[in-house]
Amino acid sequence: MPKSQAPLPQAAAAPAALEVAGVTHFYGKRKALDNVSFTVAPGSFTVLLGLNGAGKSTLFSLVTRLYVTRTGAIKIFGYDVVRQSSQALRRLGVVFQARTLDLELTVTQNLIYHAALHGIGPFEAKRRIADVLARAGLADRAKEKVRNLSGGYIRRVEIARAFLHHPELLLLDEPTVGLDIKARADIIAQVRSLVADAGLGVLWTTHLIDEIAPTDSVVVLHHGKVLEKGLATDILARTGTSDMRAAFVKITGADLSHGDAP
Ligand SMILES: Nc1ncnc2c1ncn2[C@@H]1O[C@H](COP(=O)(O)OP(=O)(O)OP(=O)(O)O)[C@@H](O)[C@H]1O
Repeated sequence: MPKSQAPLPQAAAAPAALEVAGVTHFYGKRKALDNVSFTVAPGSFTVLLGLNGAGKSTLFSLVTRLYVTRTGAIKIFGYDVVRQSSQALRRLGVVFQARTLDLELTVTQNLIYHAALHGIGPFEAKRRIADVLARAGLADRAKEKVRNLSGGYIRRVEIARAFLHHPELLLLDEPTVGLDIKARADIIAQVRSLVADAGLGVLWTTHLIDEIAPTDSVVVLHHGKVLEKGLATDILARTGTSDMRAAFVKITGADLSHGDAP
């Protein structure tokens, strides 16, 4: 073959921030996840949308290795969470649904403790804590006891803490549940700025449809199955709807009239 016609070398595809491939999970005989597959691109804000019982927390537990994946595979930047767990989990930051800060410690003390757990020395920890608190708009709360903070501020500290070891993928499980409208908006803005400024890949699980922006990637999980995935705008076009609430109803057939998903 003449040199000019030689095939170009294939560029290796960059791994997804998160790849969930064919994951099925049972609780006894109950199938909570059924052949679930989707990806989160690096630097993207991906919403895992599903009503209560859809399987969001189960998936969360499998990604964070609370449960072991038995069918299918989960990879973080190409590292399998079961077989290469330290490389995979090093790249992961997590904000759990339940509050996990020590209420009796100050904001800084909580963050120092977390930095030490990740092997970050005191000098570097101080620098990073100043950085994450500034990003979260919490610089003036550094010395405050967590007990004295509102629910919204506590969540912001948890997000700042999850970013302290500079993960490339951040998982948040229903992070705005129980917060008022202003606190919800602040938290969404905080995480969206981490995506824009730090190139973080985010998986944001929620049942709150109004948290979705047109440029977000969306995965619709319903009764353990992925029924739709793609950019929010593309989902609207495919379903012939003008808002995500109508799209969700069309995709899932769910009845939202009793206020399950505002
Ligand atoms: N430990 C468990 N044992 C048995 N069944 C469970 C367990 N945890 C969850 N399930 C069931 O698995 C299914 C998925 O639950 P999961 O908690 O993952 O959903 P979810 O989307 O996170 O909902 P929620 O927001 O209510 O937590 C549900 O039918 C639930 O009842």
